[in-house]
Amino acid sequence: MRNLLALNWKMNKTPSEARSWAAELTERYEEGNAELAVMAPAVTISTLAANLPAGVGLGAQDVSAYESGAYTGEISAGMLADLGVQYVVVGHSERRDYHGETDAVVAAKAKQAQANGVVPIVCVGEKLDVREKGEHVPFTLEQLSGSLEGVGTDVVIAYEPVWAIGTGKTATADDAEELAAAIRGALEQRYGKKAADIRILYGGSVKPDNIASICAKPNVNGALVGGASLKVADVLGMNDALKDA
Ligand SMILES: O=C(CO)COP(=O)(O)O
Repeated sequence: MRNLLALNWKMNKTPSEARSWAAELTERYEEGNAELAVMAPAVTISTLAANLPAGVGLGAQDVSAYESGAYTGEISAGMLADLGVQYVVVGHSERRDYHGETDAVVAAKAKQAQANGVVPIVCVGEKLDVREKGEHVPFTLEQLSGSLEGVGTDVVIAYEPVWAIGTGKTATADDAEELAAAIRGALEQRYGKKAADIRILYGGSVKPDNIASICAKPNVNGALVGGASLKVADVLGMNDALKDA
Protein backbone atom coordinates (compact mmCIF):
# COMPACT_ATOMS: atom_id res chain seq x y z
CA MET A 1 0.00 0.00 0.00
CA ARG A 2 1.30 3.46 -0.82
CA ASN A 3 2.34 5.35 2.33
CA LEU A 4 0.36 8.48 3.16
CA LEU A 5 2.37 11.39 4.53
CA ALA A 6 -0.33 13.55 6.13
CA LEU A 7 0.92 16.96 7.25
CA ASN A 8 -1.06 18.37 10.17
CA TRP A 9 -0.23 22.06 10.43
CA LYS A 10 -2.50 22.43 13.49
CA MET A 11 -3.15 26.14 14.25
CA ASN A 12 -0.16 27.42 12.28
CA LYS A 13 0.19 29.49 9.09
CA THR A 14 -1.90 32.35 7.80
CA PRO A 15 -3.20 32.20 4.22
CA SER A 16 -0.20 34.31 3.11
CA GLU A 17 2.22 31.95 4.84
CA ALA A 18 0.42 28.99 3.30
CA ARG A 19 0.88 30.55 -0.14
CA SER A 20 4.63 30.96 0.40
CA TRP A 21 4.94 27.40 1.72
CA ALA A 22 3.09 26.03 -1.31
CA ALA A 23 5.27 28.08 -3.67
CA GLU A 24 8.44 26.72 -2.07
CA LEU A 25 7.10 23.18 -2.19
CA THR A 26 6.14 23.56 -5.85
CA GLU A 27 9.68 24.67 -6.68
CA ARG A 28 11.37 21.77 -4.91
CA TYR A 29 8.89 18.85 -4.79
CA GLU A 30 9.37 15.65 -6.73
CA GLU A 31 6.63 13.10 -6.37
CA GLY A 32 7.99 10.03 -4.64
CA ASN A 33 6.52 6.79 -3.41
CA ALA A 34 4.48 8.39 -0.66
CA GLU A 35 1.23 10.27 -1.17
CA LEU A 36 1.55 13.73 0.33
CA ALA A 37 -1.44 15.65 1.72
CA VAL A 38 -1.71 18.85 3.78
CA MET A 39 -4.21 18.96 6.68
CA ALA A 40 -4.68 22.70 6.62
CA PRO A 41 -6.41 25.30 8.79
CA ALA A 42 -9.79 25.93 7.16
CA VAL A 43 -8.97 29.52 6.18
CA THR A 44 -5.93 28.39 4.15
CA ILE A 45 -7.69 25.68 2.15
CA SER A 46 -8.72 27.83 -0.85
CA THR A 47 -5.21 29.26 -1.11
CA LEU A 48 -3.68 25.79 -1.02
CA ALA A 49 -6.20 24.43 -3.53
CA ALA A 50 -4.92 27.02 -5.98
CA ASN A 51 -1.22 26.73 -5.18
CA LEU A 52 -0.23 23.18 -4.20
CA PRO A 53 1.84 21.22 -6.71
CA ALA A 54 0.02 18.58 -8.75
CA GLY A 55 -0.25 15.29 -6.90
CA VAL A 56 -0.29 16.81 -3.41
CA GLY A 57 -3.60 16.27 -1.66
CA LEU A 58 -5.65 18.60 0.48
CA GLY A 59 -7.15 17.93 3.88
CA ALA A 60 -8.84 19.69 6.78
CA GLN A 61 -8.30 19.34 10.54
CA ASP A 62 -11.90 19.08 11.69
CA VAL A 63 -15.44 19.00 10.36
CA SER A 64 -18.91 19.46 11.80
CA ALA A 65 -20.85 16.43 12.99
CA TYR A 66 -23.92 18.03 11.37
CA GLU A 67 -24.91 18.38 7.75
CA SER A 68 -25.88 22.07 7.63
CA GLY A 69 -27.91 24.72 9.41
CA ALA A 70 -27.80 26.68 12.66
CA TYR A 71 -24.35 25.63 13.95
CA THR A 72 -22.51 28.94 14.21
CA GLY A 73 -18.80 28.68 13.56
CA GLU A 74 -18.95 25.14 12.19
CA ILE A 75 -17.75 23.99 8.77
CA SER A 76 -19.63 21.19 7.04
CA ALA A 77 -18.19 18.26 5.12
CA GLY A 78 -20.07 19.49 2.05
CA MET A 79 -18.27 22.84 2.25
CA LEU A 80 -14.90 21.08 2.50
CA ALA A 81 -15.73 18.78 -0.42
CA ASP A 82 -16.69 21.79 -2.52
CA LEU A 83 -13.17 23.21 -1.96
CA GLY A 84 -11.59 19.98 -3.20
CA VAL A 85 -10.74 18.57 0.22
CA GLN A 86 -10.01 14.83 0.14
CA TYR A 87 -9.20 14.10 3.78
CA VAL A 88 -10.26 15.38 7.17
CA VAL A 89 -8.67 14.64 10.53
CA VAL A 90 -11.28 13.70 13.13
CA GLY A 91 -10.83 12.96 16.82
CA HIS A 92 -7.33 14.36 17.14
CA SER A 93 -6.28 14.13 20.81
CA GLU A 94 -6.13 17.94 20.97
CA ARG A 95 -9.81 18.11 20.02
CA ARG A 96 -10.72 15.29 22.37
CA ASP A 97 -8.84 17.05 25.22
CA TYR A 98 -9.53 20.74 24.63
CA HIS A 99 -12.95 20.52 23.01
CA GLY A 100 -14.41 17.54 24.83
CA GLU A 101 -14.96 15.41 21.74
CA THR A 102 -16.26 11.97 22.61
CA ASP A 103 -15.99 8.83 20.51
CA ALA A 104 -19.63 9.29 19.48
CA VAL A 105 -18.92 12.82 18.20
CA VAL A 106 -15.84 11.57 16.35
CA ALA A 107 -17.90 8.83 14.68
CA ALA A 108 -20.59 11.35 13.70
CA LYS A 109 -17.94 13.57 12.11
CA ALA A 110 -16.40 10.64 10.25
CA LYS A 111 -19.82 9.67 8.90
CA GLN A 112 -20.49 13.23 7.73
CA ALA A 113 -17.16 13.24 5.93
CA GLN A 114 -17.83 9.93 4.19
CA ALA A 115 -21.34 11.00 3.19
CA ASN A 116 -19.69 13.86 1.31
CA GLY A 117 -16.88 11.89 -0.30
CA VAL A 118 -14.21 13.10 2.12
CA VAL A 119 -12.02 10.42 3.73
CA PRO A 120 -11.85 10.75 7.52
CA ILE A 121 -8.52 10.21 9.28
CA VAL A 122 -9.72 8.90 12.63
CA CYS A 123 -7.19 9.49 15.43
CA VAL A 124 -6.79 7.29 18.47
CA GLY A 125 -4.10 6.80 21.10
CA GLU A 126 -3.39 6.59 24.78
CA LYS A 127 -1.94 9.02 27.34
CA LEU A 128 1.18 8.31 29.36
CA ASP A 129 -0.59 7.00 32.47
CA VAL A 130 -2.45 4.43 30.40
CA ARG A 131 0.78 3.24 28.78
CA GLU A 132 2.54 3.06 32.13
CA LYS A 133 -0.21 0.78 33.38
CA GLY A 134 0.32 -1.40 30.31
CA GLU A 135 -3.25 -0.79 29.13
CA HIS A 136 -2.42 0.99 25.85
CA VAL A 137 -3.70 -1.77 23.56
CA PRO A 138 -7.17 -2.32 25.09
CA PHE A 139 -7.61 1.42 25.69
CA THR A 140 -6.82 2.32 22.09
CA LEU A 141 -8.97 -0.46 20.65
CA GLU A 142 -11.94 0.64 22.73
CA GLN A 143 -11.49 4.22 21.56
CA LEU A 144 -11.26 2.94 17.99
CA SER A 145 -14.41 0.88 18.33
CA GLY A 146 -16.46 3.85 19.58
CA SER A 147 -14.99 6.19 17.00
CA LEU A 148 -15.85 3.84 14.11
CA GLU A 149 -19.45 3.15 15.12
CA GLY A 150 -21.39 3.18 11.84
CA VAL A 151 -18.36 4.38 9.85
CA GLY A 152 -17.63 2.73 6.49
CA THR A 153 -14.38 1.31 5.11
CA ASP A 154 -13.23 4.41 3.23
CA VAL A 155 -11.29 5.57 6.24
CA VAL A 156 -7.71 6.09 7.47
CA ILE A 157 -6.74 5.37 11.08
CA ALA A 158 -4.02 7.36 12.83
CA TYR A 159 -2.46 5.92 15.98
CA GLU A 160 -1.03 8.84 17.92
CA PRO A 161 0.13 8.09 21.46
CA VAL A 162 -0.56 11.37 23.24
CA TRP A 163 2.73 11.23 25.17
CA ALA A 164 4.65 11.32 21.88
CA ILE A 165 2.88 14.35 20.40
CA GLY A 166 5.04 17.46 20.26
CA THR A 167 7.31 16.09 22.98
CA GLY A 168 10.20 14.78 20.91
CA LYS A 169 9.48 11.36 22.45
CA THR A 170 8.78 9.08 19.53
CA ALA A 171 7.35 5.67 20.04
CA THR A 172 9.80 3.10 18.75
CA ALA A 173 8.99 1.51 15.43
CA ASP A 174 8.12 -1.65 17.39
CA ASP A 175 5.72 0.30 19.66
CA ALA A 176 4.03 1.73 16.56
CA GLU A 177 3.78 -1.71 14.98
CA GLU A 178 2.36 -3.27 18.17
CA LEU A 179 -0.61 -0.91 18.03
CA ALA A 180 -0.90 -0.90 14.24
CA ALA A 181 -1.14 -4.70 14.24
CA ALA A 182 -3.73 -4.64 17.01
CA ILE A 183 -5.71 -2.00 15.09
CA ARG A 184 -5.49 -4.11 11.91
CA GLY A 185 -6.93 -7.04 13.85
CA ALA A 186 -9.82 -4.91 15.12
CA LEU A 187 -10.47 -3.61 11.59
CA GLU A 188 -10.57 -7.20 10.30
CA GLN A 189 -13.21 -8.06 12.87
CA ARG A 190 -15.24 -5.01 11.87
CA TYR A 191 -14.76 -4.95 8.10
CA GLY A 192 -13.47 -8.39 7.10
CA LYS A 193 -11.08 -8.58 4.14
CA LYS A 194 -11.42 -4.88 3.37
CA ALA A 195 -9.34 -4.17 6.48
CA ALA A 196 -6.23 -5.03 4.49
CA ASP A 197 -6.77 -1.91 2.32
CA ILE A 198 -7.22 0.55 5.20
CA ARG A 199 -4.22 2.71 5.91
CA ILE A 200 -2.97 2.91 9.48
CA LEU A 201 -0.73 5.91 10.17
CA TYR A 202 1.57 6.56 13.10
CA GLY A 203 1.81 10.06 14.58
CA GLY A 204 3.95 11.60 17.33
CA SER A 205 7.29 13.37 16.84
CA VAL A 206 7.81 11.95 13.34
CA LYS A 207 10.76 13.55 11.53
CA PRO A 208 12.94 12.95 8.48
CA ASP A 209 15.31 10.75 10.47
CA ASN A 210 12.76 8.37 12.01
CA ILE A 211 9.96 8.14 9.44
CA ALA A 212 11.48 5.40 7.28
CA SER A 213 11.99 2.88 10.07
CA ILE A 214 8.46 3.44 11.40
CA CYS A 215 6.81 3.19 7.98
CA ALA A 216 8.84 0.08 7.15
CA LYS A 217 6.73 -1.85 9.66
CA PRO A 218 4.20 -4.14 8.01
CA ASN A 219 1.04 -2.58 9.46
CA VAL A 220 2.13 1.07 9.32
CA ASN A 221 1.10 2.76 6.08
CA GLY A 222 2.29 6.30 6.61
CA ALA A 223 2.53 9.09 9.17
CA LEU A 224 0.52 12.01 10.55
CA VAL A 225 3.09 14.71 11.18
CA GLY A 226 2.75 17.90 13.22
CA GLY A 227 5.88 19.95 13.93
CA ALA A 228 7.95 18.61 11.06
CA SER A 229 5.22 19.54 8.56
CA LEU A 230 5.77 23.27 8.92
CA LYS A 231 9.09 23.59 7.09
CA VAL A 232 9.27 22.55 3.45
CA ALA A 233 12.83 21.24 4.00
CA ASP A 234 11.58 18.74 6.61
CA VAL A 235 8.68 17.69 4.38
CA LEU A 236 11.05 17.05 1.49
CA GLY A 237 13.32 15.13 3.88
CA MET A 238 10.43 12.89 4.94
CA ASN A 239 9.26 12.48 1.35
CA ASP A 240 12.77 11.43 0.34
CA ALA A 241 13.10 9.09 3.29
CA LEU A 242 9.98 7.27 2.06
CA LYS A 243 11.27 6.98 -1.52
CA ASP A 244 12.52 3.46 -1.01
CA ALA A 245 9.87 2.48 1.51
O1 LIG B 1 -0.29 15.44 16.64
C1 LIG B 1 0.47 15.16 15.74
C2 LIG B 1 0.00 15.08 14.34
O2 LIG B 1 -1.38 15.10 14.28
C3 LIG B 1 1.90 14.92 15.99
O3 LIG B 1 2.51 16.13 16.26
P1 LIG B 1 4.12 16.21 16.31
O4 LIG B 1 4.60 15.59 15.01
O5 LIG B 1 4.42 17.65 16.42
O6 LIG B 1 4.54 15.39 17.48
